[in-house]
Amino acid sequence: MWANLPRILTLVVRGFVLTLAVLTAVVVIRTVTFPSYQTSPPECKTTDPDFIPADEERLARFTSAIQFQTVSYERGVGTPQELAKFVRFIQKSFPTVHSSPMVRRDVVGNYSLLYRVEGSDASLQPYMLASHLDVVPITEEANWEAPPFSGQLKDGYIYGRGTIDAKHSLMGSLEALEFLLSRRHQPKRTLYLAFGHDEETGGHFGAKVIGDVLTQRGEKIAFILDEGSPVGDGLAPGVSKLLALVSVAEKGFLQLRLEVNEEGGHASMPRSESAIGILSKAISKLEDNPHPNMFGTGPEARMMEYVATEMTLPYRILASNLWLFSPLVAWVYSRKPQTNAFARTTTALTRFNAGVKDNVISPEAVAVIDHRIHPMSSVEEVMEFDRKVINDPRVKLNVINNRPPSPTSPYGKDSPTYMMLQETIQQIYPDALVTPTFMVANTDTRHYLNLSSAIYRFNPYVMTPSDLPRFHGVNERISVQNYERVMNFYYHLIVNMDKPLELKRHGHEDEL
Ligand SMILES: CCCCCCCC/C=C\CCCCCCCC(=O)N[C@@H](Cc1ccccc1)C(=O)O
Ligand SMILES: [Zn+2]
Ligand SMILES: [Zn+2]
Repeated sequence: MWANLPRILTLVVRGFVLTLAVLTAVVVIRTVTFPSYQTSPPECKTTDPDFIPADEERLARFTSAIQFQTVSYERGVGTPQELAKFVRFIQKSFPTVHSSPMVRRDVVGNYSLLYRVEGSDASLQPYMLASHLDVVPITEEANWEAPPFSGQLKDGYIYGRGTIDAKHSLMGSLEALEFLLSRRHQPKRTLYLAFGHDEETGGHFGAKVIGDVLTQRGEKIAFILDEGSPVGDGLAPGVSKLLALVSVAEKGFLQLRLEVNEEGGHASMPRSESAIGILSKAISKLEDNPHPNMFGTGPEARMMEYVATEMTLPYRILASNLWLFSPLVAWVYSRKPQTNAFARTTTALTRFNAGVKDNVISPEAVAVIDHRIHPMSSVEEVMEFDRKVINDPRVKLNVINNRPPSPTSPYGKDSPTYMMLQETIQQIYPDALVTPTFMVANTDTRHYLNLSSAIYRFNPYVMTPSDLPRFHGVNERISVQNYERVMNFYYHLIVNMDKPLELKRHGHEDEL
């Protein structure tokens, strides 16, 4: 046996070296032969006479839109007077849209707006552009560089609540339609514009009712586009070009109220555990035990494939060889909040309430957890995981609200609507890569799921990592350049939707 040891060791080392050589060869071959999913941009249209400039008049309209304080606070608690004023403002600001015989406008659920622009070809399925009238509240007014409801123009940016979420797309799509109709253009394909008034609190009285109205009309929609992921500048690791993130799905959510009820009493005679202490332990267990990293099991893996050939070198190798490096990429993604959100079901502690007086032991402690569920997981799986982690029957888990992850809309060369969207994005951003992805937050589209199987969520403006906290945060703003891109994106989209949408498969073409 001992005599054979050198021989055995040599064989083991040889086997190891051979395996390494084969793996390296496969990795290199896959890296250099990995297919590109990017298409060259259509002819650039920056000199197009149809270009919509962000001139003084349009910027003034946008500024005014920001000044309406259409805040949604809680489910069913909003700002009805501001909404009513904003609706009147919209009517006054887009006279051609509101007087055109081609346009029917319905006010739905008191404040939400549903426009139908009649196309000349009734055989074509309509499509829908969606946004919302409401905004989230302000928390730290003092720290804003310009007042949050001023719409002030400062150093090339328009400041205020709603500038990126989502009055830009509401006003931008109406500007595009006004521009188009004032040129006496009738679209071929019927177009809906749908603007809910309570998206920020779940859309139960706005988008939900719009969805019901369209369902009652028996409407089937070829394609829906709502607010969503942006054109990222430096958002994705290893991607130096602009990356247009088209969300073809969205995470689910589960909002849980955690409650502990224990005996309270005088602070001079505390028991060993209190309601506050028990709940704190449960919460810290949840924060210390994140849900499993699922990177590579859902649509996020396709996102890597779409950009693999365009990535900087170490990332290009990783993304072309997810079969081997998926765990490493999963770890890289888990390191930053904005990428971690793509890797797993997230856990956010959003409320924590207990106690009424300094010398009273509170008999009750309550917390709210907001989970966003990875597309490959489920509401039930998340509940089960939390129960196991908390492992304490004194902590009651009550569901406030939940939604499973959405279905995935078609994408890639087999999907004419996705390709049309990609082409439109490239008209505005000729140098950008375009990739399917999923939304880490939620949109009104959850109320439109039965209207269409092609639902996309995309914001046609550029965002850098430092812009992300502006969402629902302080100093929300949009650059004038980005607002101009938004208007022109919708304009090109409406024009492009009049071209035939052909499904080129199996040697025949179907018109949608
Ligand atoms: C690897 C690439 C990294 C890219 C990072 C991209 C980061 C994503 C950027 C922006 C996402 C912004 C989302 C904008 C839409 C937000 C809409 C919204 O806030 N919706 C509410 C809806 C809701 C849900 C549940 C209850 C009430 C309301 C939300 O999701 O909270
Ligand atoms: Zn929004
Ligand atoms: Zn929002």
